[in-house]
Amino acid sequence: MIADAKVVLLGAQGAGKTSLVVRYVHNKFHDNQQSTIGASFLAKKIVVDGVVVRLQIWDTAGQERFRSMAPMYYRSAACGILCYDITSKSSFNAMHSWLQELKQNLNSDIIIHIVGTKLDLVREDPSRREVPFETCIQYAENNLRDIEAADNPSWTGRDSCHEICAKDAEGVNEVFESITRTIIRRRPILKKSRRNSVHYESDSFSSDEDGDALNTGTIRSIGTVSLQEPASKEQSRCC
Ligand SMILES: Nc1nc2c(ncn2[C@@H]2O[C@H](COP(=O)(O)OP(=O)(O)OP(=O)(O)O)[C@@H](O)[C@H]2O)c(=O)[nH]1
Repeated sequence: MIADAKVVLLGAQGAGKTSLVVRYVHNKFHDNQQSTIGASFLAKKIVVDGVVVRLQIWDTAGQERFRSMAPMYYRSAACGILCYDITSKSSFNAMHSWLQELKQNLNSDIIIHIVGTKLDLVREDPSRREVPFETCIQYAENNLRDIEAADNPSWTGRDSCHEICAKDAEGVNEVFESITRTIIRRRPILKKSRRNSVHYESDSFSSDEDGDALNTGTIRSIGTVSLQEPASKEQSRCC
């Protein structure tokens, strides 16, 4: 049995959501990643502790004009990934309204992780950092404890915070591995489908070596998702 779990990425325009997902699913990075229109959908199978989970990853647009569409994408999500750019305090501040919205509209068992992006920029020039990691952890302590510690008393804010670099892939797999572990912990039935062999991660089922998406969803109109082969090798996008 393969369990499906819906994961949605939310955050300010340019925070690095698409780059994170494209690095994870296709193992690629684009210096001039185009801004997402509406949302895009990618999927990837992951095996954690012998349990197979197919992550259905919804990458939403950060542009304000698409904000009203967001509920369509986060509905029934098992996990929300809130992204901010560690060189942009405003992108960190922008996360709060997304968090409030998720808490108001989704079940209390929603898993929320916070991902600071573009670690390479700070490595090159530490003065560019506008959000200390400790600030993120404190934010998580203050705002996620109610949902994250409910079934895990040893939870600390650090457990839900990540800093990554999509450009060189640092920390990217760990984000999805960590999320999947929590999904499995919260859905004990998944453990019954445990495989004998243990893999860190399976191959993507949505992409082959050349990045040709096989099971990548393209939203052709609002509310309609089709599983189809896209025309180009680029990531499918909403239109
Ligand atoms: N140096 C560096 N640039 C990055 C990194 N991640 C993303 N970027 C760049 O930041 C810009 C925005 O990245 P996107 O992934 O499109 O951001 P987004 O949050 O999906 O943006 P919207 O689709 O507009 O919401 C692009 O030019 C990326 O190349 C990173 O790890 N390092």
